Amino acid sequence: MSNEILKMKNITKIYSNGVIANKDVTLSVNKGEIHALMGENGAGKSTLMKILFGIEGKNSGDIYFEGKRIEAVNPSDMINIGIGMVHQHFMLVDSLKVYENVILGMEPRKGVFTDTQSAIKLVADTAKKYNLNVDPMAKVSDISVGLKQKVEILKVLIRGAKLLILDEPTAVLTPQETEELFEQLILLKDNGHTIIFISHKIREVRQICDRITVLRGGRSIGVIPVENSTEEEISRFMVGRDVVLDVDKKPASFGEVLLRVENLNYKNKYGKQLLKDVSFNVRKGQILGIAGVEGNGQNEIAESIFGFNNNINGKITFRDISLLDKSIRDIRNLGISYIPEDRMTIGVTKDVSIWENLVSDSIDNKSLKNKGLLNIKKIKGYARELIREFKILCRNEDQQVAMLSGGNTQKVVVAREFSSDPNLLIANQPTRGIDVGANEFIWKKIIDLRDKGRGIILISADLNEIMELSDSILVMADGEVAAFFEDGKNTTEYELGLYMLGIKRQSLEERVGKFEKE
Ligand SMILES: Nc1ncnc2c1ncn2[C@@H]1O[C@H](COP(=O)(O)OP(=O)(O)OP(=O)(O)O)[C@@H](O)[C@H]1O
Repeated sequence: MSNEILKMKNITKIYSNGVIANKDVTLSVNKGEIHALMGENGAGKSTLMKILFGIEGKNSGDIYFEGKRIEAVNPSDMINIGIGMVHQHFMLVDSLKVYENVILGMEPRKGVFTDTQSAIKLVADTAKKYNLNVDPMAKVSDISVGLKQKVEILKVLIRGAKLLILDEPTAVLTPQETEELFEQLILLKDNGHTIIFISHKIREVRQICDRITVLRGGRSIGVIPVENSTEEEISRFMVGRDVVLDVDKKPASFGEVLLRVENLNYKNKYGKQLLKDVSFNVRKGQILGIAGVEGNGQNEIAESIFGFNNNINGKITFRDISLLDKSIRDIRNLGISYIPEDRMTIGVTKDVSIWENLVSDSIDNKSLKNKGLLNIKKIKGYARELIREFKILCRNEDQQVAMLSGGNTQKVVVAREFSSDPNLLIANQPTRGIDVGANEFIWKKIIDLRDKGRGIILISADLNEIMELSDSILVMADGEVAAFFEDGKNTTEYELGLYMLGIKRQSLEERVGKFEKE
């Protein structure tokens, strides 16, 4: 008897603008396996999963689940038949408790009221069964990112998911949390669950998955068993060429201080202190990596430098000019660029064209003007150059950004921010959701910028990225600097994880002494 739990057969999806996102794609997943879905940005992975989960319709093809042909019409029908999706952006209500989030919409009843005790017990029992250590009574706003992910997994398990789709689940986790997640996934697998694992991280796929289906240009080009295949073979299969993600970097040569952040304190509009006495410098020719679990102040540092935050105490100076009283436009004009973490809300304007997004920060650029007016022909030519250089997969520069895949949207932001040739680049999760080929390209761009004597702040939850690129490393925990390594080689991914989780912390003398030396 076949062990196949899911078969997607000859799936074709053509979006309304004519883009063929899936062409005759076949995906076969066995019961009890962890099956990776890989491929370059725009290869069609999200589209295929959206079709399976009933978010997008297909033009043709058939889907079989547990031997029966199914019509995926909407997510709630899919949940009812046993398919659950854990999205990359968590969908939890922060103000509610863990158990309330888990049972939302399926509350056990006692008469007309929710049976609170049964609900808590159900959540606690399910958490125990799958070794998902979460406190049902904790408020979601108070728990870590790693725990939030567990709550999301619990939500789908409690609804009876037999097949779980995980979309880049390790993107925001520390190495320790990733290891824990992997142990939980193995436990799920041992319990007979099946997992589809979408990821760009070949190392992790090799660690946890049984087989890989690779999509390229909207087609399924093959299935690889993970056993006995090397990282190089997998990347070659995906990209069609060898990709070396080992960085070849000249020794750093730091110049004068470009940016000084001194005793930065920041409270959000609810009065919560998100930055406490944060101090550091960035020099010419330096990549300063800032590591931290999401929500520990890294975003607030970036946003404070770039003029998004009021309510700041402390000093931020760029070449001795205070940035605190400057507008975002003034800050850009000083030569500071920003790749924001949240590409969808801050990074791009989704409902306008690629070219408009690419030049949105260059309206003061004289070379794009003719007698003071924007020269659209020139601008579009310039946009086409960036599309080519950054390999943005699109029909042409007039296409709306909303129609791009996640990774290609990120490339639009990255292309725009590099194109201004900044003196200081703040890159917040620059390669999140980006495929190996584009990752290699962006890393090279960052290193080239540093070698031209510019300063870079690299904020990343990916510790491999921090370790590979950074000359110096700062670790944030709970809004404070938990550690600083002037020479990033003096630490390990594992040790950084301990600082990120608040298990270890350097003393003030240990940290301050280092960057005060000039
Ligand atoms: N809503 C949409 N309308 C039109 N085209 C779309 C839409 N969503 C995606 N596409 C196009 O479909 C193709 C496949 O995109 P999809 O998001 O499935 O890729 P992906 O493999 O998930 O990429 P990534 O790794 O970047 O997330 C791309 O060419 C993309 O531009």
